[in-house]
Amino acid sequence: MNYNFQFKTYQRPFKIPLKTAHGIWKIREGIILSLTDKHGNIGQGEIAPLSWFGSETLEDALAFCQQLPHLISTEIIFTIPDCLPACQFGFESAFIELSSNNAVDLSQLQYSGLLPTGEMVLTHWKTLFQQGYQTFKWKIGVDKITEEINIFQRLVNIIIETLSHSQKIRLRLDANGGLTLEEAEKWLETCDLINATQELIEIEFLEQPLSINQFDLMLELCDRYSTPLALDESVANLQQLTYCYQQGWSDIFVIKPAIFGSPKKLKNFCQNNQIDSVFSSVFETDIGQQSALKLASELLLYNRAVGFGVNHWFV
Ligand SMILES: O=C(O)CCC(=O)c1ccccc1C(=O)O
Ligand SMILES: [Mg+2]
Repeated sequence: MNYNFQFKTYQRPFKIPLKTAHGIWKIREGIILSLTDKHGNIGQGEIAPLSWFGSETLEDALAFCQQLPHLISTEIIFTIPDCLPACQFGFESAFIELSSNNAVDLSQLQYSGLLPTGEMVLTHWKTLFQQGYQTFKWKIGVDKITEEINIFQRLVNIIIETLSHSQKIRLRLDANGGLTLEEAEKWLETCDLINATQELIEIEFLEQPLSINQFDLMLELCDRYSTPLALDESVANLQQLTYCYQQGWSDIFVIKPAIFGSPKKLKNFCQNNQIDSVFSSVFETDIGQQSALKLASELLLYNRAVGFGVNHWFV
C-alpha cells in the first residue's frame, strides 16, 4: 500500500517557561504529518523530538521528512532507522490510525498533573486538585536542595491540612538526572520518612535522581531506600530500556512513547516483559497525545497514573 505524505511544523509556547535540571524551555516545536490512502482516508501522526533526552533533533526529523517522496510505502514507514525514534513514532502512529479500528477506551486512565517548580507549587497544586487530580509531579534539582526540601515539606503539610480522611494524594518527584548522590540520599530519606509517617500522602517515586551514566548507583539506591525509584532519561528508547531491564532494574520505568521509537516494538517489549511502567508526555500536541495514550491503555500493567496532565502548561 502507498500513502500520500504531507507534513508541517508547529510551535507552541508554554504559558510559563518550564524549568528542569536541563534548563529553561519556552516553546515546544514539532512536526505534524499526514498519510492519505487511496480511498482518501487520512491518518495523522506527530514527531515531537526531545534531543536533550537523546532523541533526534527537530532538524534531523525535518531533514528526514524533506528527503522522502510524496508517495511513501508501508516499507518506508517500518524501516525508519533507530536513530530517528520520534520519526518512527510519528509515522507508525499515522499508519495505526489508518489501519486499525481504533476503538481504544481511554476513560479508565488516571492522570498525573504536572506542578510548577518553586514556591508557586504551594498554591497551584490546589487548582489541579479541585480539577480532580490525585497524583502530582514536581520537578526538583532546579534550585538549591535545602530550599526545595523546605518547600516540599510545606507542600506536604498543606496537602495534609486540606484532605479529609478517605482521600489520598500521590506525589512524584522528578530530578531529571540533576542530583548528586548525596542529594539523592537526602531526598530519599525525606521521602521514606513521609511514607512511613503520613497516611494521606504517598511519595510514589523519585524519578531519575542521577544521570544516565550513574545507573549502578541508582540500582544501589533501590536497595537502600523503600521509596521506589523510576528511570526516565535512562530508558528513553528501546535499546536503553532493554539494557536497564537486563541489568536487573525492577522498580519503575517511565515510557515516553513519542520519543521511544517504534510503537510496534514497544508493544512487543511490554507484552514479553512484565514491567512496572508509567507512561508520560513530552509536551506533544493532542495528535501525539492520543496515539501515546492508546498505547498506554493497551500496555499499562499496574494502573499507575499517566504523566499526561500537562495541558494547563499551554495557552
Ligand atoms: O511525566 C510527567 O508527569 C510530565 C511530563 C514530564 O515530566 C516531562 C515532559 C517533557 C520532557 C520531560 C519530562 C520528564 O519527565 O522529564
Ligand atoms: Mg522525567
